[in-house]
Amino acid sequence: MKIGFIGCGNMGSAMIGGILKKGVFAKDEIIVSNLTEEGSKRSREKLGVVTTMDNCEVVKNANIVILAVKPQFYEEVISQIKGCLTPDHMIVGIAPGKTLAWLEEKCEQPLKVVRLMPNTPAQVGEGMTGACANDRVTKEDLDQILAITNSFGRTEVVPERLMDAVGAVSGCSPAYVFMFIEAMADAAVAQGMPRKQAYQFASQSVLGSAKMVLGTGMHPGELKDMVCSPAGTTIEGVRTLEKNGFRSAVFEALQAASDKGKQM
Ligand SMILES: NC(=O)C1=CN([C@@H]2O[C@H](COP(=O)(O)OP(=O)(O)OC[C@H]3O[C@@H](n4cnc5c(N)ncnc54)[C@H](O)[C@@H]3O)[C@@H](O)[C@H]2O)C=CC1
Ligand SMILES: O=C(O)[C@@H]1CCC=N1
Repeated sequence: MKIGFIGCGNMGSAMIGGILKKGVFAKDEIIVSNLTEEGSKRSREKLGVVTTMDNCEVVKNANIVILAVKPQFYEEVISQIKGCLTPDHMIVGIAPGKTLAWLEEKCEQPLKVVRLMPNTPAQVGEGMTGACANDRVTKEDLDQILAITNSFGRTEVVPERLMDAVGAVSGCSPAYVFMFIEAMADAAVAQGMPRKQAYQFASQSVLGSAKMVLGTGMHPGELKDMVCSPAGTTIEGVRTLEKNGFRSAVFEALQAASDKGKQM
């Protein structure tokens, strides 16, 4: 086994899906732990990986150990595994607020520590991950981590001080985008469009718009201007969004998410 996941819920299984699809690791090189036998059964059936209910087993069988539990369980999990860790292990935190220094301190030994902030679009191979690492992580180690994160989307290595910003702009933002899609679809349904069709129109428009930003390198404002015909329909919507504080609402939401990360 080469890579281990402690916890295999939404994020763990999304990451493993990408890893398997791109063949970065084979099924028998991935070990995951779950709290319950039911969870283990789900991981085996859905992903085909090796499972255990003993978190130390994960550490003993993998040199890269991803802590894929909710932040409030980090301390408990680290206290269970710290006795099994060796200097060869790479510990990977994916929770907001759990800094490199905090992870190293809780593990009570000098270790290779990586912080990742992935997002759920990893499930469909379109994830965005921010990454940073401590000084013990070599270029080779980091390349190995990037091969993993790139298997389920894009990755940017950032200074650790940006990890709360990353958490907001890509870790949390899918939730806000889903709310935006839902709201647009609701409006189309209100005008008589069937619900399923409304989701397709709204989602494909978000997907295409995102691809235009990434693919053209053009400023989002310029792309917006291309849609707004003089005296047309779009600019009326722009006026209404501005009147209702759309940009400010988004700005404040990301600021709140980032601030929360700093407190955790
Ligand atoms: N869901 C998301 O969009 C993102 C989540 N994250 C981070 O990923 C981590 C995991 O989040 P999710 O996958 O969403 O949570 P989740 O609740 O879906 O999965 C966590 C899993 O860990 C298991 N678990 C809990 N305690 C355990 C223990 N002591 N030993 C072994 N397994 C245990 C749970 O049964 C569950 O299956 C969190 O730290 C979260 O902040 C990071 C970026 C995005
Ligand atoms: O809500 C959370 O705290 C996690 C981290 C980023 C996305 N979900």
